[in-house]
Amino acid sequence: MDYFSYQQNALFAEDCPVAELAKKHGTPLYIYSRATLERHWHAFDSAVKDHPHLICYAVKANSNIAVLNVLARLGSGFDIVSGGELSRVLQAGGDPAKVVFSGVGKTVAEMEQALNVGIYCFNVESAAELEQLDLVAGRLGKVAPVSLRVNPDVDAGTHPYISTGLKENKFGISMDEAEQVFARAAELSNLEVKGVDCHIGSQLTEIQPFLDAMDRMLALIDRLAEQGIEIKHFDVGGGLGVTYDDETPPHPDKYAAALLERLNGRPLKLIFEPGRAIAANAGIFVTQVLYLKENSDKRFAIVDGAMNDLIRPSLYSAWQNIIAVERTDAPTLTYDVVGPVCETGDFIGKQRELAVQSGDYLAVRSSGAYGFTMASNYNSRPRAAEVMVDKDKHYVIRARENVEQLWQGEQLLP
Ligand SMILES: Cc1ncc(COP(=O)(O)O)c(C=O)c1O
Ligand SMILES: N[C@@H](CCCC[NH3+])C(=O)O
Repeated sequence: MDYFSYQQNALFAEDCPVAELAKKHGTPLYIYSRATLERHWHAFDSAVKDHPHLICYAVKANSNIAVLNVLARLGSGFDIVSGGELSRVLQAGGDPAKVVFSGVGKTVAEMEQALNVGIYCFNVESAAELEQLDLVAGRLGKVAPVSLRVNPDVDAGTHPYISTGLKENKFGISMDEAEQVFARAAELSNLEVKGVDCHIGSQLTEIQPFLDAMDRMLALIDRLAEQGIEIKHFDVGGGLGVTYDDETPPHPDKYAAALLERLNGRPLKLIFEPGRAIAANAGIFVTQVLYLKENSDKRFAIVDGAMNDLIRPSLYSAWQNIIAVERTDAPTLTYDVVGPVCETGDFIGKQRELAVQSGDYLAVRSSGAYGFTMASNYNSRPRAAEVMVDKDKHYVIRARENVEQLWQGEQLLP
């Protein structure tokens, strides 16, 4: 399978009537492709071949219940970071026995919730969390399955805000401390040590940092074995990048083959936590041009979608391709594509060549991951609707918020 047939959004390959959907459901609008989500999930699952493994889709990338349900029906596991995400997985029909729970700040209530439904494993991120989990499990009369997230101190070569595996990052337990914390975990009676976990960052476009991290983790696993601590699984985290512009991240086949080669026949079960690689290029964000304007020598296309709907450009200066949905006779000019929010940082793209006029629809590609899940109601803007295309049908999987929903739960003083 070549890279592009793997990461190409079926919405374009299958002639999805984007303008028609935008007219019908209004904009801004998220549109996802079921076929693409499934293809990406299978790309990971089949890449690992018959080596024991579990694909735990990272729910934070796109947590719509319908998206989770499509993956649950394939037999996917899930990587969660909150009780809210766990509830979504269960609501979507996901199997709790295939859930791994990551995150540096799990609360007691979240630990209880996860223990009560019987998740596969807690990815514990500190010695303090380990002690807390042991207490909570003991109180419930349960044994908590744990893996320790170890921070391998490797440079993932990605944006500093989405790099997680350097020793100055807040994530995981440092290499120096790891053996000691594992020894403590083995000693605590309400915990069962299952695995080693590491996640070094997101949008990685090279395999080498994954291999560097894996080498360190395998060496740690060998040292633990000498101490009589048997590790059953290795969770490699997520982080495989996608093509937004001209990046050429490896296909999951290549990535998995490199990891399996490094594993060198060890019978360790592998857990993968891909989020972006499954969801990003399975979705687009559609917005309508409201006005065109010029300020001194700059041209702006003011659109009805904004940073509250899609924050990646504002937050990380992320580049996502913006294309006109329909061809027009308008001249091709260079625009900053900006939203209505009162922030200078509210832009979706800068210096884009577009042939557009007021009323035209623009599609922002690669928006299926970290799009809707990072949306907010800033400037009291209702969140966009989400639609899923399934062959020649489409379904509204989340209705646009209405304004009354914006103040739900708020109260006037007596
Ligand atoms: C622990 C963990 N697992 C998985 C992911 C998913 O990452 P990605 O979407 O880059 O695959 C993240 C986010 O970076 C994460 O923090
Ligand atoms: N939200 C980030 C990725 C963060 C990954 C979460 N650990 C992005 O849009 O690129």
